[in-house]
Amino acid sequence: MSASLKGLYAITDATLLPTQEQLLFACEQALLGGAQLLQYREKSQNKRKRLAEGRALANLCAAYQRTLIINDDLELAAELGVGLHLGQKDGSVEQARRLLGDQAIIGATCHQDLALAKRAAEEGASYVAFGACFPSQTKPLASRAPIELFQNAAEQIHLPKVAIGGLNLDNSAQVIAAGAEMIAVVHALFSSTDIRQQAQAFSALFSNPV
Ligand SMILES: Cc1ncc(COP(=O)(O)OP(=O)(O)O)c(N)n1
Ligand SMILES: Cc1nc(C(=O)O)sc1CCOP(=O)(O)O
Repeated sequence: MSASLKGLYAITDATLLPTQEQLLFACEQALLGGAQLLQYREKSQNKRKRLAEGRALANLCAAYQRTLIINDDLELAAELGVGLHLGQKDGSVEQARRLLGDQAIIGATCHQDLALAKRAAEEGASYVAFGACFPSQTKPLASRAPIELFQNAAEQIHLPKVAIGGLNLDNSAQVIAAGAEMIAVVHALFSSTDIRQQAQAFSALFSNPV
């Protein structure tokens, strides 16, 4: 299934979505609202939980013809036949590409470093992620990336650029205008009382640039 690497990228959070029922409901709302990619980000070491939730989300994404991305865990991504996001300490993009194959969506955290992004591109990444663009409630200690980075990256990195960290409906438009093809969001999406409507509002930023 070919994925659109432009638009809203929804990322789950176990604090906001503690049960599988809440996780599935919230993610379906995000997909109905137009999220193009869905990342399962579950930091617990509970393998059984991760497999069960990952499988349920993979089925959900398949039903909506969207792509699931697993954070950090190559083994789980391979088992489910879905995409993968790797941080700088989570293993190499090259190895993941070899295991997951040509068609898999593989993303890489590049913080605020264009050299990391160039390397990820050479190793076969599908997208590069820069952040944190703004202070993040989900990851308060994340290092910050300046918005101008997206302008500089456009000339040098020929892959979709994902912006992450503290993004909300008030600050995302400027990051999109600077060149980010995707906006990755946890808190401003999954803490909403109407996730579907919130996802629609984020998605609309891509069709109605301000
Ligand atoms: C789209 C996207 N960008 C960056 C990250 C952060 O990944 P990582 O550096 O592996 O940190 P943790 O998510 O593991 O805390 C991401 N998950 N997704
Ligand atoms: C998982 C993650 N990685 C980041 C980075 O900068 O690499 S910021 C972040 C958290 C994003 O959540 P929120 O939308 O709630 O700020």
